[in-house]
Parts: sequence; C-alpha cells; structure tokens
Amino acid sequence: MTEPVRLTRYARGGGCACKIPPGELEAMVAGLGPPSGTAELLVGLDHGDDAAVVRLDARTGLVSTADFFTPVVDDPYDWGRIAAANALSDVYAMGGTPLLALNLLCWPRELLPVELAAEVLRGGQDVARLAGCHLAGGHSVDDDGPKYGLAVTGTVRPEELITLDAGRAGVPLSLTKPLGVGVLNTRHKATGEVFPEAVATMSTLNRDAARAAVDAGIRCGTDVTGFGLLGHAAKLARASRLTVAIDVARVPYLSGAAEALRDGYVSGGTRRNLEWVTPWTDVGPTDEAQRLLLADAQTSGGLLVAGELPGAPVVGELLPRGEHLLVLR
Ligand SMILES: Nc1ncnc2c1ncn2[C@@H]1O[C@H](COP(=O)(O)OP(=O)(O)OP(=O)(O)O)[C@@H](O)[C@H]1O
Ligand SMILES: [Mg+2]
Repeated sequence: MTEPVRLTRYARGGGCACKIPPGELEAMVAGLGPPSGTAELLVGLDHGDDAAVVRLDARTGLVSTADFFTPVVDDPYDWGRIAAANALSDVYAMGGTPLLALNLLCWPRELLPVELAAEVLRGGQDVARLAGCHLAGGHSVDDDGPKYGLAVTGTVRPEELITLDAGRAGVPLSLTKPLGVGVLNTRHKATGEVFPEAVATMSTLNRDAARAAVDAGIRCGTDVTGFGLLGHAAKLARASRLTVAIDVARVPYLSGAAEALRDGYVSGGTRRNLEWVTPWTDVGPTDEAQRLLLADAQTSGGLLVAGELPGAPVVGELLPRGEHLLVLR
C-alpha cells in the first residue's frame, strides 16, 4: 500500500502565511507609481485594500482580486475549498458580490498525481457554487510546488463599499471568525493531526458576514488573513488615521490554539507580523504569547469591521489617533 500524499510537505509557508511580509510588499509596490487607466478608480493601491475597484456606472463598481497560495491542509479537496473561500473573501470584504472566478493553479506534475489537482479544483468549484459565482476558466502551470487560488471579479454598489480608510473614532470593531488557524495549520503540517473546526472555519464563506455588514451600514473593514489581526488592524488604523484598541480578553480563538502556540507551532509569517507592528504598538498588559496569537497568520479568516454585527464579538474600538496605531488593553 502506498502512503497517502501529505500535501503540506510540499509547502514552504502554509496558506496566507506564505505571503510576502507587509513591509516588504509595500516597499515592492511603492515603485509602481499611481495607476493610470481610463475608468474611474474607486479603490487602488493607496492603502493596500482587499481588492481594486473601478466604477462601471453611477450604480456599479467592478471589484477585482486574485489570491493563491501553498497547501494549508493535506486533504486536496479541503485545500481547494479553503483557497476558494479565501479568494472570494476579498470581494466580500469590499462589500461586493462575486460573479466570475478563474482558477490559478501551479502543479508539480512530476511529483504529484494529476488526480490530486482535480480534487483541489473540485473543492474550489464547490465553494464557488455555494457563493453563486461562476468558475469558468483559469490558468495552470507546471511548478516546483503546488499553489492554488482564484482570480475573482465581482460588483459592488459604490455607496456600499467597505474600505480600510472609512473608520471613525468611537466605533466598535467586530470580528466574525475566531483566530488560531495559523498555529493549528502549523501543527497539522508538522504532525498530521487534523483540526476539523479549523477546516470548517477556513472553508466558510464570508458572504453572510459581509451582507450583514452592508445591511448594518458598515463602511470600514477588511478580512483578517496573512498579516494577522494585529497586521490588518494596523493597516486599518493607518488608512483611517486612527488608533485601534484591541480588547485582548474579548478576542475569540479556536480550541487548541493556545496549546499549539505553547507547543511551539508558530509560523515565520506570524513572527514577521508581530515584528512589523511592534514599533507602532502599545502592548499594554499582554505577554509575548498573547501577542503572537493576536498576530497569528490566518488563512481565510473572518471580517474585521467597524460596527456591530449580530453573533460577532466586539474585539475593540476605534479611537482618535494617539501615539500608537495599536493599543492592546
Ligand atoms: N505584486 C503586486 N503588485 C501590485 N499590487 C500588489 C501586489 N501584491 C499585492 N498587491 C496589493 O497589495 C495589497 C495588499 O495585498 P494583500 O495580498 O495583503 O491583500 P489581500 O488581497 O487582501 O490578501 P488576502 O487574501 O490575504 O486578504 C492589495 O491591495 C494588493 O492588491
Ligand atoms: Mg484581504
């Protein structure tokens, strides 16, 4: 009998933890200069929002994003579902509705059977179907390691756009999924243990959370992915020219997250996230373990929105800009 393939063995950093760190990414794209096209650009590169948006007409914006990454779990079907939910999330995070998606697939043909790639794509297709989004094409290349994701196009009503720079002081911050998938995925990669709760949260669409946010009139937010709660909160604070206070005791975690951290399952991406935010952070009463969990690199994480949503815990508040971008309290 042959051993089942462990897909995470073929991943350097897993999932959104394989993203280029925030500081390096910003330095890299800074040289691009301002975008220039004929359509009115509603959201561009200014603040590193979740997707780009151009105006089609008075009532419609076109939302465009692409996301792909290395395996976060060994099961190819689950990885496909997670990668698709994560890619679609950037459209939801802008207050939009995904309409059309294309597969982006890198596959080491000589190392891994093509049947596994078909399972990955089947997972992506099933999640796109749940989202009511056509998955109707893509691009595939032979590569050293597997990577999968989607390019997604959607629409948004311009007045319903959710962006990083629309925050106002005094507004509470809500988080729609628990943290901890980074440390649990790191443990899964090292030991093969499966964490069904983590797989379930990562493959859950942010569609309902986004709809609730738009209906509640929320206009500021993002999804919490590779830069962790602290990294994404810092981007929101910077873009909105505010300070974000995080009420540490209110932040929800998946079960097993604290143990995984204690047992040392911390990705390099998480450590880089914490290093990136530390110069701008008042760490308050927190210890390093708490800060690492708050900076845990998420894959297909929840929405962090400025406002209150039924069923989502309030984890902090927007404050007038003080000495720090982030205050942990
Ligand atoms: N190579 C690149 N060229 C131009 N812009 C880039 C490039 N890579 C990333 N960006 C932009 O930088 C910003 C931050 O990217 P990042 O991938 O962190 O955000 P995201 O798309 O919200 O990802 P996530 O799926 O993790 O939520 C986005 O506005 C993205 O479009
Ligand atoms: Mg995003």
